[in-house]
Amino acid sequence: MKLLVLNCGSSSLKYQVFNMQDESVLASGRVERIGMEDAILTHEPAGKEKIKQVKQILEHKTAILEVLEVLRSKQAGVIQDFSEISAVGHRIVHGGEDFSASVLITPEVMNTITECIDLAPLHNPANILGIEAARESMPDTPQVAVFDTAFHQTMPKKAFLYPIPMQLYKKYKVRRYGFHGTSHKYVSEKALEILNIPLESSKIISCHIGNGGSVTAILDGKSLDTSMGMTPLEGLMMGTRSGDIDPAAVLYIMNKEEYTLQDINSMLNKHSGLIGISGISSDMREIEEGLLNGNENATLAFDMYEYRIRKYIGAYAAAMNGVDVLIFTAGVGENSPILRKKICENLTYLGVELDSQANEIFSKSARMVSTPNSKVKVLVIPTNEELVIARDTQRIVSS
Ligand SMILES: Nc1ncnc2c1ncn2[C@@H]1O[C@H](COP(=O)(O)OP(=O)(O)O)[C@@H](O)[C@H]1O
Ligand SMILES: CC(=O)OP(=O)(O)O
Ligand SMILES: [Mg+2]
Repeated sequence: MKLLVLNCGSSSLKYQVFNMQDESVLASGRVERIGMEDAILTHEPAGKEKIKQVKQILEHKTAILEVLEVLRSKQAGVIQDFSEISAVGHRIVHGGEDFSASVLITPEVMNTITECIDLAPLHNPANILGIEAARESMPDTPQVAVFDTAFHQTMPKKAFLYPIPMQLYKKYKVRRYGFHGTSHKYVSEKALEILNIPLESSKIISCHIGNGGSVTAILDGKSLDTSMGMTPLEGLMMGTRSGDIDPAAVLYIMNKEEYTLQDINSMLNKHSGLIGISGISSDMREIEEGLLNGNENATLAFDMYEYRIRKYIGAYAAAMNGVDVLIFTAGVGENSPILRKKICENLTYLGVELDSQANEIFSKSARMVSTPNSKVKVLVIPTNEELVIARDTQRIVSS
């Protein structure tokens, strides 16, 4: 069975084609920097040469069409016809309170995903475009939705409710949902496997740091708390998102600048975070370059970004009365030794001891970056949201 998985992130589209007989990857790739003049499409077909194209890709729809094209292309394609694809698995960022597991996409499921657009304005529209594009090219192929929010449905009320009048939760489901669940689940299970720790007695803090970022406290294998909230805006400072901010500051700014709801939404989601503070870029690679060159704004952006991650780690150690395992994953978490170093050197009070040499090694494999004596084991685990999505998709279409 060949499966196509589409993972539309806020700034990227990742995809993989799997042969589920042995879970081998026939092709994988990504379109990065969607929305910029110099977006990058990287396509890696198994046994063929890797392709890299830099071109203007302003929206997710264009990105998806480019991917569907390259999958069937002469030199780099891995299928001749879409009929070879048995099912398509989609990452869906917001599923509200309705989904604690993956589902086959039906018109009702589409309605719920559409209703959740307000709650994930950078993501659900891209996810819907992915479903529509796949449906246009493969009208008879089953499609499955795998939700970022599902893993966090185990959060207790004390973690998922906001301290506002209760009727707002009852009336509108205003609550914290959490995101990147597929990734937090995958890397936490992988960590337990590597360390040979039983699921039932483990305290893990998982840091998914990509363009969007979230930290999750995982107690005995279940999400206890996570930094993102009702929308993927709460929590950490991100590439373009503010993360935590006093709600009164938002009201104040709206009043002073005469902002509409759309203006303020756009300001907080698209023009804040690394780009808002540095004025340089939302891409951590460019922030790090600025940091190394002594650029003041880039240095400030980096320091704030790191500090806010570290504060969440401290909070979640408190929430679980300790931590055994600290995981770094996603674009920045996997590829930024300097960020991991800055975070870990201020966590010695918890018993974190980073192995500075191991930390500098770049690798696509999961690895330990703490010293043998470190009380808290620190791991870098490349996430694989696509594999989790493929497994769920296979399970659902086979049943
Ligand atoms: N070598 C690297 N060093 C530092 N940051 C990197 C590196 N490679 C990628 N990144 C960061 O990873 C981010 C993308 O992470 P990713 O998890 O793919 O994001 P998303 O899924 O939210 O689009 C980029 O914005 C970039 O800042
Ligand atoms: C939920 C979210 O922020 O996703 P991403 O990191 O892929 O943008
Ligand atoms: Mg992502």
